[in-house]
Amino acid sequence: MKVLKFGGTSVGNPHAIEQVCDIIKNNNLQDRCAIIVSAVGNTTDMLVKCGQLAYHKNEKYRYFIEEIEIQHLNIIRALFPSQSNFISSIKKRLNFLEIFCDSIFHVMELSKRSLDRIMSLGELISSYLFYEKIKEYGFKTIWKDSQELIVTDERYGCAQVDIIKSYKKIQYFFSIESAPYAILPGFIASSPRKEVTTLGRGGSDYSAAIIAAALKAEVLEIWTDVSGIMTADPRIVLQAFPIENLFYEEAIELSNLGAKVIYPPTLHPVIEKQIPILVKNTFSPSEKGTRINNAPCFKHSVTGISVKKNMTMITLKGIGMINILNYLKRLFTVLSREKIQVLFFSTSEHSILLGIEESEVMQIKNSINNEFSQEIDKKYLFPVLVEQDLSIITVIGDKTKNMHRTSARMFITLSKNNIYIRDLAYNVSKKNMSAVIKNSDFKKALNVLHETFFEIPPKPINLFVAGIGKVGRKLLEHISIQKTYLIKELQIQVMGLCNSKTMYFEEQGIDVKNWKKNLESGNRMRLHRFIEKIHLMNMHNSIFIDATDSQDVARTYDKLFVKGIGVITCNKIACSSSYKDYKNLKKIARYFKVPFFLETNVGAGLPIISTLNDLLNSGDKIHLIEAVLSGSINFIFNHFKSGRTFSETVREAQKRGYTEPDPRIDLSGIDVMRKILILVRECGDSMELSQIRQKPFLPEECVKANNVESFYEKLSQYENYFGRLREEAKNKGKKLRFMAKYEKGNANVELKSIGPEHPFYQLEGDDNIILYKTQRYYEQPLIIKGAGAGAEVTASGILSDIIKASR
Ligand SMILES: NC(=O)C1=CN([C@@H]2O[C@H](COP(=O)(O)OP(=O)(O)OC[C@H]3O[C@@H](n4cnc5c(N)ncnc54)[C@H](O)[C@@H]3O)[C@@H](O)[C@H]2O)C=CC1
Ligand SMILES: N[C@@H](CC=O)C(=O)O
Repeated sequence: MKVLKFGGTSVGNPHAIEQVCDIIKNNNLQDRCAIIVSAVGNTTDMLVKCGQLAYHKNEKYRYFIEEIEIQHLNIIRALFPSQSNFISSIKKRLNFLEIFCDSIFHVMELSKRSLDRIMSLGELISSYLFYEKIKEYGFKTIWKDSQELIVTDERYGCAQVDIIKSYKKIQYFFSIESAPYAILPGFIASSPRKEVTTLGRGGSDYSAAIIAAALKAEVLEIWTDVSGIMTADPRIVLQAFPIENLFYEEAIELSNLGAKVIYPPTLHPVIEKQIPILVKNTFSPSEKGTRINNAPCFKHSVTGISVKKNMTMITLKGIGMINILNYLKRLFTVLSREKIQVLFFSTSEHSILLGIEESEVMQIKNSINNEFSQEIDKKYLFPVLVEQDLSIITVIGDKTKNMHRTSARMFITLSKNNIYIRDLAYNVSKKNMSAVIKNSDFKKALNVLHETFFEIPPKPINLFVAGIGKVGRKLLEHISIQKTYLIKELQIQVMGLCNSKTMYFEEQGIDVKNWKKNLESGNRMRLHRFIEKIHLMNMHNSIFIDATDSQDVARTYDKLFVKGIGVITCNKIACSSSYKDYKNLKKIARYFKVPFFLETNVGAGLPIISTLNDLLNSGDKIHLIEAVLSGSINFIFNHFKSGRTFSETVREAQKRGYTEPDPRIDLSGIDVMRKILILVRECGDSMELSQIRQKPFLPEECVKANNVESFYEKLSQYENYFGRLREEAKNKGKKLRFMAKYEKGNANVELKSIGPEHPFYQLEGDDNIILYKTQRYYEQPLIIKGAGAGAEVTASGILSDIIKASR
């Protein structure tokens, strides 16, 4: 014998009901089945609403009755095209509902007993409807009203089942009935006076559990709309997946602490009889689902993570606590008298911390203060302290011997992600570990803990991109083009965008293809607001992309790091400012364990910094760095041929996106000085920008121009000078290269003319080249060469850094 229970969504529409019929059809026909059915979709809520509106003299109850009727008749029309005569029996129940609500409306009385009668109609109708459909498949089936089998007391709304009587009735019924399929309404039962009663929260699960236990069923199958009990709430953790095997106790812990798929407290009868429970998805029946039993199986050390939001912490404390006799007993007597469920408990010599539902706080606070009023008056204790807006996040597992490791990982993960932990506690059974955190952190906490305990890289990344100029735009284009891989597979999402004018955010992720429209519709850009909003959104694995040339933006990194937000930057200002600031940023990022990647600071997308780091980390020593690090200057001198003016060539470089937003930063040598300085610092040398020797080739007057346009004007006044530089080199068979060098603690940049014997002579277009002469690469130095400027390659470099951060 099998017992199958189908929840409201499984019978919520004609398609779902057909799906359920298929599941039964595909069931092994030799199995006898008791099939328990919930009410269609949200019918129970609507029934309650009808009763309450009628009681409050609100005629709108008629509207809800009509809604219920329409919903059911639509299903009947779709499932039984030739209309069936059983429709009259359903109409009879709906007429009863109308008459019953009319009388509530007139007498203005709604007892719990009446409400149970109203609520019972949902399951009575749905099960009958379902019975008629299953009959069409040719199965020998009977319908049985559970009121005749499950006996309860008269606690309407949440009646207590008389297990012994109910078991007897169920066993008797199934012993005389031979039909292989029996359809029964869930949730409802009857009192000894034959009044309708209901079984409270999780009622249909409970009906199914009682029937399964009475019949010693081989399995209880709970069919729902998700593929089993998940490792975490899938609406919050996209990576959550179904747990294949759970022990009974774990399932109870998970559901008590927030998982809502089934309500195991009501499954107690089957757990007592050690009947396995299978949670399956009606809409994806081939998936394995979750099996709950106590059979040994392979499992992760952590089985699932759940959260209870809107919790209140109550602290009773005082140095006199230790001397108060039976204080724990007195406290728990108060809690039990007030029927308060304690979901978190932690104690020390001088204090007790209790986690309870927010709604219960006022009642219990006063009761505890009254109980301990004498001790409070004598100042042995403080009055109860209340902290609200908290969540309890619990990691559940059964590997007790690993629990200390689990708790350490939990603590490290939460603190690393800047999540304030109010308290941590083991559950008494040592099968779970709970942390009290702020409500505002619960989504982030759930995601980062899920990542730690269940996920293998890559981890999802939430991006905030500052600077949608040439580079930023290309980056969004790359993300949009590689959407399937980046967004769908790696789950790299852009959550915020800004340029110097506007900023735009979307919590569900921005459609990067429409970035322009979105940005135009955004709010006025204020840097501190942009940063504040990132903090406020509090997303896990947040990364700030700096694709600006702004000093102000570069100054925000430390504020991001301390909140657990990583930075990927192509803006060189931060790492080429004072050494103290550079060192500090590195230190803070390391301390908060957040990514701080700056590959594109030197050589755009070329792996110049990562190669240097790899050499140093593997123990190599740098003897010499020699490089051409300016893509724009290299392009300019490669393209400044006779017949072309120097200023035209610079304009061309700017147009192609090789120069800085202000080309003077390149031509004055500052850009290359910044780059070599960053390499020097990555080598561990504490150099300042002012210590780099330079021989500028750009006339002072051009550097000092008021703006970029007047710079170009000045430049054209120096055409002869630039022409002379070119001709002198050409006449000697040489080429002009703007070179950077670092050797023996000294760095310098200068324009040099080099001959064909030099490895940098054949350097095309906007290419960069870097030569590392190291202890290991001494005779044959390591050379990296390739396109070293332009939005395309820079955006690619940023994207590689993002993917690196996700690993
Ligand atoms: N173009 C290239 O080949 C490479 C550029 N880079 C760096 O990339 C950065 C961006 O370069 P481009 O895209 O060429 O410049 P761009 O001028 O085209 O874009 C800069 C963007 O930053 C925004 N911005 C400036 N100040 C801002 C502020 N305070 N707040 C918000 N947004 C602000 C601007 O509105 C603009 O959208 C620069 O730091 C540059 O050094 C790095 C490697 C190569
Ligand atoms: N302007 C730079 C590109 C960015 O670093 C260059 O010309 O190399």
